[in-house]
Amino acid sequence: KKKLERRLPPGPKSIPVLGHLHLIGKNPHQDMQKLAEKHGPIMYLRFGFVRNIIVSSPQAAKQFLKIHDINFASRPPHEASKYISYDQRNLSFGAYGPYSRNMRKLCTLELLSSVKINTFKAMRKEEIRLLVDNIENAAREHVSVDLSTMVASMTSDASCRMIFGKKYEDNEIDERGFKVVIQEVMQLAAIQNLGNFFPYLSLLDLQGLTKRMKAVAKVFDKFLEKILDEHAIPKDPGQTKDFVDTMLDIMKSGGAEFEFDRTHIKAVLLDMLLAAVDTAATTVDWTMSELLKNPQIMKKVQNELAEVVGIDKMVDESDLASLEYLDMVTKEVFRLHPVAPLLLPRQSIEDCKIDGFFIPKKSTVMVNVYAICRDPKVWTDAEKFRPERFVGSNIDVQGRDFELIPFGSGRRGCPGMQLGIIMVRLIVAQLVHCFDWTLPDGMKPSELDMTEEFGLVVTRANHLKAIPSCRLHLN
Ligand code: HEM
Repeated sequence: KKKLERRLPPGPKSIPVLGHLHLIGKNPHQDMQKLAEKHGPIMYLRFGFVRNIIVSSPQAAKQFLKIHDINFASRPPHEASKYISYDQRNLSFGAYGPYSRNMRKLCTLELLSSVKINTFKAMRKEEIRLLVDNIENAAREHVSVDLSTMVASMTSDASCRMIFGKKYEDNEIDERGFKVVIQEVMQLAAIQNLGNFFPYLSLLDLQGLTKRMKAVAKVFDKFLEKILDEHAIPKDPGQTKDFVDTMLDIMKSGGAEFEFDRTHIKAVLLDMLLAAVDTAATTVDWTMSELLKNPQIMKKVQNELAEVVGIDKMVDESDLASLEYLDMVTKEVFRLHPVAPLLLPRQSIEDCKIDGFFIPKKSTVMVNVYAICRDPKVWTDAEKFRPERFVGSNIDVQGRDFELIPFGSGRRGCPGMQLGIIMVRLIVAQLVHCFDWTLPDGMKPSELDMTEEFGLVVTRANHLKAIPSCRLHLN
């Protein structure tokens, strides 16, 4: 009877030591999707010493993220966050407790609220204008542009201005350059680090990752200290306060009601930067890829823009609310290309029972959003890009409809969702309204490669290149 009560969810046969690690390759979300088709929506996989529960249906996701939300509100230990994010003092990998609760409340209210996001409206407009100007130059010369790089550069500049108050030139962090160092952090955070599965191995550093993490942590700490020092001089009352100003104000006022010093500020700043830079850019990249692959849908978006905005001016952020078809296109991209296909891992706080299965305390829970969003039992023509499926549907990405949760849900759902959605919709609207797009070298839409590369976010394996031509009749 006791054995039955402690019945783990089903899973494939494991091997000694590794458990199921050998079954997971370069694209874990796709490997887990295939395994779940065989073993069910609540599946057990062991990676070294770590017990993992893989969740692959909307009903099961609701159990973990809503009904038993508080028990799965923690995050597992994470080597990269330990070294780079000040012993997991960051928000995204912080264990659940008074610190993470308070820090999240502070970030939601002070940094990511609608009011705060609105204060950066003019800045977003400027940065998008620069992007459009650069593309216009290429359009005049009829040459192709590397859209992946250009959009990533724009979102990185906009994020830096919002968080730190200014853009950083490539040589300002160290000789490798700002973007290369950020990519190094993203890579270190995503790599299959054996130390995460065999804690004693982290001391031996067989993969050489600890050495790299310590080195990059040092570079970032120096950079963040410099930024905090630069913000020591108070701003004029009329000037927009960036995230650093806001956090320093809270630290100085002592109004945080929890331990909040320079280290906590640095951990959260780094978190915001990593969370903001690649997520929106990658979603824009996938949207433009799908639109280039489906020219009739691109045309429909352009027609809506011409009608709502007019062909004689650029899109304004206030137009977004009236762009219904664009909204459906964005939802469809979030469905087929969730940038965090396994969300961020959760950890169970106590032993628990779900659907008759025993979920032990300290299990890592991964919700396979990718599998849910491509499940033919949940979506008709699941693999097809068809924004029209949302006509007359109430399904949204806010975290209430468990068949579509690209931002997660519940206590640890994404607090930057509103900002992320604005950025994605605004950039796509502007790119599609200002330009017509064709693929280079006579490539047919059906030939566009859509291979994914797994990392902290799932990007295109190859950069997206396309030829712009100007569309607008600006006065
Ligand atoms: C298209 C844009 C974005 C997508 C798709 C996205 C997606 C996600 C996902 C899937 C999670 C994990 C949720 C979970 O475990 O349930 C997350 C967490 C998080 N996101 Fe985002 N995100 C985006 C933009 C942003 C932006 C712009 C910011 C802030 C500037 C941000 C800040 C965060 C933070 C701080 C967390 C950790 C929350 C916690 O652990 O409590 N995200 N995001």
